[in-house]
Amino acid sequence: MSGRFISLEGGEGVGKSTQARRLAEALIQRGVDVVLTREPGGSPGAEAVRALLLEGEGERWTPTTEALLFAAARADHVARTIRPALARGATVICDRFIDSSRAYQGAAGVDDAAIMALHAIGSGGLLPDRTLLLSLPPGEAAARAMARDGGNADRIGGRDAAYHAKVATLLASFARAERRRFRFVDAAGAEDVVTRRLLVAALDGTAG
Ligand SMILES: Nc1ncnc2c1ncn2[C@@H]1O[C@H](COP(=O)(O)OP(=O)(O)OP(=O)(O)O)[C@@H](O)[C@H]1O
Ligand SMILES: Cc1cn([C@H]2C[C@H](O)[C@@H](COP(=O)(O)O)O2)c(=O)[nH]c1=O
Repeated sequence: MSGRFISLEGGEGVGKSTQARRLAEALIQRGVDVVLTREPGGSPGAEAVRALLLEGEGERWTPTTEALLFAAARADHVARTIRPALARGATVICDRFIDSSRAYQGAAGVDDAAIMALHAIGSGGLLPDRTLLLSLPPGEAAARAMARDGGNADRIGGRDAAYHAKVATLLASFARAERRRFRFVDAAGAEDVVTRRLLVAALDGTAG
């Protein structure tokens, strides 16, 4: 039996973690076996790599090293958490996945083909069945992130507005190129309203 794999993507502060949790709760209420996880992280080894990636000086890693570390963390997460959950038929909800590497490391100059080659080596090229791309005007997302962190962003979140604009452009281009996998979801409005939009988009094309 193989479960369903759903990822949430989007820029900083759009509400992915909030909505990943809410979506998991909504599906659990419907009797679905759900594994809620995140990247970077989601397994003990990958959580250790998360600290290396998100803490320290801005220039701690070169863009290529950063891409390798994300791919290594993902390989452990996929092998130890995601594939076992899918194999038992669970629905996996993942707060960020490969498209974050394509967008963030891509915006830092790493070639998309190289990122996908690392993903093929590390994780067998696993792709989500559905990727929900949350979109929000940049000012609104920045205000949410500021209210949450008070300006103490992590090593990558703290990069400048031009970098984050590039990330958003790349994510939107991936969604336009892969319409079967992606759904654009408006992340504006009250949390419960956004969750309802996500549920529809997550289940669209399935019997559930
Ligand atoms: N629909 C909403 N309306 C208002 N505030 C929200 C909404 N959804 C989330 N928030 C708040 O916005 C902040 C950012 O949300 P969250 O941490 O879920 O975003 P994120 O996309 O996971 O961010 P990041 O990628 O930076 O970790 C949090 O303080 C959260 O409580
Ligand atoms: C998976 C992944 C993440 N990133 C970046 C994106 C964010 O700035 C941080 C993660 O922080 P969050 O609060 O958990 O969203 O890491 C990245 O650059 N590449 C990736 O593959």
